[in-house]
This record gives sequence, structure tokens and C-alpha cells, in this order.
Amino acid sequence: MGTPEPIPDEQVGRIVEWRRGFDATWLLAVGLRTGIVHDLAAHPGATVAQLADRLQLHEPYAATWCRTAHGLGVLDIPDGTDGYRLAPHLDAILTDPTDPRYLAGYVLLGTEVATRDFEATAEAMRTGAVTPFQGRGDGFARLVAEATRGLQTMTARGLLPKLPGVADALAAGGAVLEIGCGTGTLLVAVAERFPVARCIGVDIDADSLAVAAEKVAAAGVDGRVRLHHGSVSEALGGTQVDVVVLVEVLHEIAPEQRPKVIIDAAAALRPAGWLVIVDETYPSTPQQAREPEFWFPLMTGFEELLWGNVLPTREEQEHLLRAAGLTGPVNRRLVGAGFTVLTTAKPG
Ligand SMILES: C[S@@+](CC[C@H](N)C(=O)[O-])C[C@H]1O[C@@H](n2cnc3c(N)ncnc32)[C@H](O)[C@@H]1O
Repeated sequence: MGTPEPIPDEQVGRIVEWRRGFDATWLLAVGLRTGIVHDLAAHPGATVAQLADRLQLHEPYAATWCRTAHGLGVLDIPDGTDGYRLAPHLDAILTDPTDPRYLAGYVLLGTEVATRDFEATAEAMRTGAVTPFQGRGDGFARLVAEATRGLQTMTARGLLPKLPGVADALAAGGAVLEIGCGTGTLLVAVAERFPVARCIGVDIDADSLAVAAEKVAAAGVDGRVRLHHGSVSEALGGTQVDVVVLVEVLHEIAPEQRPKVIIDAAAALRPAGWLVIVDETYPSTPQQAREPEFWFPLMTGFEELLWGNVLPTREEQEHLLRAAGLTGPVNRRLVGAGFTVLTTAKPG
């Protein structure tokens, strides 16, 4: 027996629910841009009048924002008060960039970037026009870095140090190569966590690398973090590293360039070194497109259509590893909203 056909009102309900998600995303963005979210994190229980006064807001608008946010479950009303506080955990998720669940950047990437890309999408559907990542400027690069910040934190703090041998190697002055290092958040986190480790970041986006250079200098780790604009083979010139990591990068690499990038990554690894890929896996079949684990990558594929991105399927990911001589076991697990973590050690 297949799934029963939905009745018309169920279909109406689904569309209204999607539309509510659109408004909820904008409500969060407005709350972040105006400072309401941060103010409530700092002053739980604030009244509308206090918020309006502190943030110089039009009070009736602030009241509507709070009433709506309360209705959506973004805010709670502490018992016996007429004030508001953020619902549990939303202070960390929306205001703490060091939290692995931080999502404010992702919300703002939706309203600042996806909204504009979607405006151009109907026309692009006819032309196939692309506005690539590279060349969108440093504001875009910074926003992407904020959107992926939780993943970078999770990778630097939780994932890399737990791979067999990696923490010891880095603590003893070993090296990490990040391909597609963007604005350098992960490199700085690794360099700070392992005070004698060496880090190499490679990217093809000059704007991102300029921001990365600022962050690396500000963190005082510029003696151990080297940034390179161009290819991995040029950056390494034959030296080998203990770990190669790519976070939200494989799907950003043009499909025809992927085999060389992964071959270069494998060549850069010392024997028994680890390749770590944190990315999104596109459904291979129409049936998979309806499975929850593929919903997030499915949306990314649509949202990043204009960036020229084509998300890899599981089969493509595995073929790339095998074709690069990475023939050992591939560990695959799903994290967060729909990210795939692939880890494999280079044969010894
Ligand atoms: C979504 S960003 C991720 C940046 C960073 N890893 C992060 O998590 O924020 C993807 C990055 O991959 C870079 N990239 C795309 N193709 C590349 C290639 N062939 N070699 C190196 N970097 C590449 C882009 O320029 C961009 O900085």
C-alpha cells in the first residue's frame, strides 16, 4: 500500500507552513539586525518598553515583533511578568559564535544572500546564468563563514582531535592542510588548540583569503598558519601533512576539478594520515529526495544554483576517494541538519 493521497486542505496546510517558515526566518533576521535577540540574551525578562528604549525602536513595532516571536516559540514569557526572554537554548544558538550549534549566520545568509539569489532565479532558469562564489566580495565571504561557523567549530574541536593519532601528531608539531579554507576560522581554531601545530590553508577566493589573513594575524598565529591562493600542489610543493580537511567545500568545487583536488589531497597526506570531508550529500534517486536526511542538501542544491554549485552524491564522493588511491575503509556519518562527515586514512 502506498501513502494515501493528501486531501486538498492538507496541501493548503503544507504551503501555509512553508510560508510561515519564510516569515519566521525573516523575524529572526530582523531580531538579529535590530539587536533585539542580543538584548534579550543579555537581559532576560525585558519588557517591550525597555527593549524599545534601549534599542531606539518604534515601540508598537517592537511589541508586534515580540508577540509574533512568542507565538512562534522564539520567546517565552516568564511567569507572572509582562516581559520576554529567549526560549531555551536560543541565546547560545543565536548569539554565541563559539557554540557548535550557532545558527545566526545561517539565518542571515538566507535573508541577505538567498533572498537576492532567488529573485534572480526565475530568469536564470532560462539562461543557466551563474554568479560564482569567487568574486562576490569579502562581505559575502564573511557571511558564509558565519553560516558555517558551527560546523567549523565542531570539526576543529570535536572531530579532528578524536581521529586516531591526530591529537598526538598536532601536539608534536604536525601539520593540517585545509582545502577551501575560506576566511580561516578553522585554521585559527586548530592553531589555537594545538600551540605548535602548523596549518596551511588553500583557497581560490582572494576575498576570503584577505579576511583569513586578518583573522590569523589578529589571533597571533601568523607564524604557524600559511595561506595560499591557488592549487594544493603549488601550496605544498611535496611536503606532507597529518590531516587534510574540507568543510562545506567539496560541493563548491567545480565537478570537473574535483578529481584533481582529491588526488592532490591524497598526495599531500603522509601514510596513515586522515582525509576529513564535511559536506552535503545529494540524493542519488527520486526516492532519496523524499528522505529527511537529504532535505537539507536538497535545499542547498536549489539555494546555491546561482553559485554554480552541483552537490555530489554518495556514489560520486566514494568514487573520488577511490580514484585518488584512498582505498581504506570510509567512515560516513550524518551530523546536524544533514551534513555528511567522511573520514578515511591514507593506506600506510
Ligand atoms: C562554503 S565555502 C567554505 C569555506 C570554509 N571552509 C568554511 O567552512 O566557511 C567554500 C570555499 O571553497 C573554496 N573553493 C572552491 N573551489 C575550490 C578549489 N578548487 N580549491 C580550493 N578552494 C576552493 C571557495 O572559494 C570557498 O572559499
